[in-house]
Amino acid sequence: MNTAAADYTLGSTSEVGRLRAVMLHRPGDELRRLTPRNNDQLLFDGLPWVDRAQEEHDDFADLLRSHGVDVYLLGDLLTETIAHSGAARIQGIAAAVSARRLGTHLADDLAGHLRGLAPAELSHVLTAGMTFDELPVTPSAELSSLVRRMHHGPEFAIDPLPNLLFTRDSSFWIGARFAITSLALPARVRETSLTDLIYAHHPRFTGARRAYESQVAPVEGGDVLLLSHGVVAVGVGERTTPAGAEALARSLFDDGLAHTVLAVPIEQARAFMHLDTVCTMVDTDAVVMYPNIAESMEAYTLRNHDDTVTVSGARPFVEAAAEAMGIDKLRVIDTGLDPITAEREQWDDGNNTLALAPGVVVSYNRNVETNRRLVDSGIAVLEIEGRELGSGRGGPRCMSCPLARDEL
Ligand SMILES: NC(=[NH2+])NCCC[C@H](N)C(=O)O
Repeated sequence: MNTAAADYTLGSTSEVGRLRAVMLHRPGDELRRLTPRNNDQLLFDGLPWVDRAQEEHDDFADLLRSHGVDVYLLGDLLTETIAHSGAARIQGIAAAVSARRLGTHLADDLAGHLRGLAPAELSHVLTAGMTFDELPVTPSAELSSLVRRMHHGPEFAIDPLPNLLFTRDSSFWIGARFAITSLALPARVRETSLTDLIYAHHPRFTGARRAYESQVAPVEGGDVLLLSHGVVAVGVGERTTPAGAEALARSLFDDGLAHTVLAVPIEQARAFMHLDTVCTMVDTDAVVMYPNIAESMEAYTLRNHDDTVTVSGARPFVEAAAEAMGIDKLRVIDTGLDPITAEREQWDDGNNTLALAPGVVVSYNRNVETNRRLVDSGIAVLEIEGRELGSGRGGPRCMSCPLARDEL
């Protein structure tokens, strides 16, 4: 845990203000659960070499630290939260142990066992999951649980959460508040039970208030871009639904956290699962965008006037964004790539940059062409290795949840 008193306050009003604190998740044993039989369902396109992924992630974290960013690791926060709060322990267990899967008999047994674990052990189970083989050996349960008898040993009694790595999606900050999202796909739904615990019970977040409390419909953080003070873009596609975008917009309006929300339709396809896979901000007035869609990207504009919400029809995203942000033009860094190179680099998260400050971004080094064009446009690019990290389809932005950025 970072113990020194921080000289910044939690919260964020932009994508590019100087980054002061971030939450990452160092990938752990949950990645070792991936097999060729479950990787599709668990939203990985291959099986990462876990030790290497951890090294790459450590380098990412070190790069951020070397730029003055406080790095909080989700696994540590979770362990500290469980150590600190009995209620957190109970809540985390309740979200992980499913009577629907295990039956009440085995579920009660398992919950009882988990209540007795040390904080780090419980944190491990909540992230890496548990197989039937790993269930505690109690002779009575062996004899009396049909569920136990009929399940195969390597099946999951508690599912692992390999996509915790992508901390962007399970929570985000807007203004001085945090929002727990509502993840769309079964493989990720339980992630928010962990971010919820951390923000509710970890002493670092005491007093922090929530945004989007209702969580009525799917909204994922990778779809949410803080374009400028009061202006938010929300991708609508495979993950965030129209209902999610509207619910989020109305809630941000009610809380005075935004005055304009741009709902941006994106293709419902694996390669474009979030808005930040095709577009991220690299400067106060500039984005890097997947060139194959730059022309066609549109937005519906939701505005709040005196507590009345209006929705206006789709128009080019770049125009709608500039108008809402009150600038002449939103610069789209022209990567000028041919469609095939552009498609390859989009797949490898070339457009998924994390800004450390206006004009300074972190990017995967494999996106040679996109990075070169960014540099040519005056953007400083700090490169990291993502050979193994990238197999889950997420780049530096996906793998980070900014907890604090300086105001612009
Ligand atoms: N913000 C993002 N683009 N996150 C990437 C998430 C990747 C993850 N495997 C998923 O499919 O959900």
